[in-house]
Amino acid sequence: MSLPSNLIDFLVSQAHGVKGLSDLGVEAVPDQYIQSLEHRFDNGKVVSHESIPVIDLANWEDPDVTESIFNAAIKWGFFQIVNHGIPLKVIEDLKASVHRFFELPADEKKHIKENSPSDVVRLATSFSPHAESVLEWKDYLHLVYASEEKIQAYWPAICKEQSLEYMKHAEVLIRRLLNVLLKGLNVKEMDNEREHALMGAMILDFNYYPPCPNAEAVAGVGPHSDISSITVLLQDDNGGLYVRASDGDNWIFVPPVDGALVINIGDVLQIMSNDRYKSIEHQAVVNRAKTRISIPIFVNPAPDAIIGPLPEVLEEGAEPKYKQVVFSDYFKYFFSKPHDGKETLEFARI
Ligand SMILES: O=C(O)CCC(=O)C(=O)O
Ligand SMILES: [Fe+2]
Repeated sequence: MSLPSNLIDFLVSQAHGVKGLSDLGVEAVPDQYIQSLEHRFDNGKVVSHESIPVIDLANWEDPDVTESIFNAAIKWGFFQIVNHGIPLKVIEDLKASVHRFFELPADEKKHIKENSPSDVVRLATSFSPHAESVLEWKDYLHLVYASEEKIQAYWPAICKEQSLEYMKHAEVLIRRLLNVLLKGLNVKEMDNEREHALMGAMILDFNYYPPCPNAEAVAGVGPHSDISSITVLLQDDNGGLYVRASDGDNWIFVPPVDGALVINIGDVLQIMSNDRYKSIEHQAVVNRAKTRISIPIFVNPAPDAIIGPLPEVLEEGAEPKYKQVVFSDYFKYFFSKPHDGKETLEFARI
């Protein structure tokens, strides 16, 4: 099998994505995917003496549970949760629908791509292909948790019901988690304004990483921090997610735990907490043999929300480390450049 002569046309216009490339069964991927040696993931940098905590949420009200969440947000910026209240069947149905979606013939995906308003549904490949010099080995579907009317009109039928069911459960969990995290910042409760700034917009992403013949030389998702307030990530049992270790140099593997969700603090909550909570760098690697999927919910501020350190965290006389920024400006900045570690935060730093 040979590679398509016009790669971007094949990937984007014809909506084959990397799934289409992978299906060609080529022995080597196009050069555009090959990372320079210094940017490649180095297995020698994976440490096993650290791991992110797994927190059991069966007893939400238990002060020990709350304490573990605060500590995880401060120390790790990442934790897994079990007994989170989302039924296993809802999770399994969602994962199956992600596979079904990407297994649709390219012309059906093309039809969806061309007939969906981009503020509701966006099918894409890599991260920001126009801004990247090296492409990422990933296709994704971006589903905005918009009004019921828009969801009904535009979310693809093949995954609509499963996605909506998952989001309805996840929304309850997200509100609870944010309320706990706010308590750790001396905020009594999430009023309407805070809700607008923390969870005013939510996006459900389906990440699809097909098998890659050059798995060691490509990136699934390069090192980055999320710009969300928090991200709720469901990963399958293949594994591929690595989080920056506390030494700032090595990486920690996030092992798939059956039925668990991975929670991470995003830039918005690092900014609002004036660096008390950490938005930690992470990346996803791909593998040779299997398709891996992951399903993040990016819990974002509403586009017009103004983000800055909360008055409650500055009460004790702390100097603000960030200025006030409009979230839509931050969002645009993030997508205007390739994945680049934690550099995005600099946009808001004083
Ligand atoms: O695939 C993963 O495990 C992580 C994906 C991720 O970090 C992202 O989509 O922001
Ligand atoms: Fe991420």
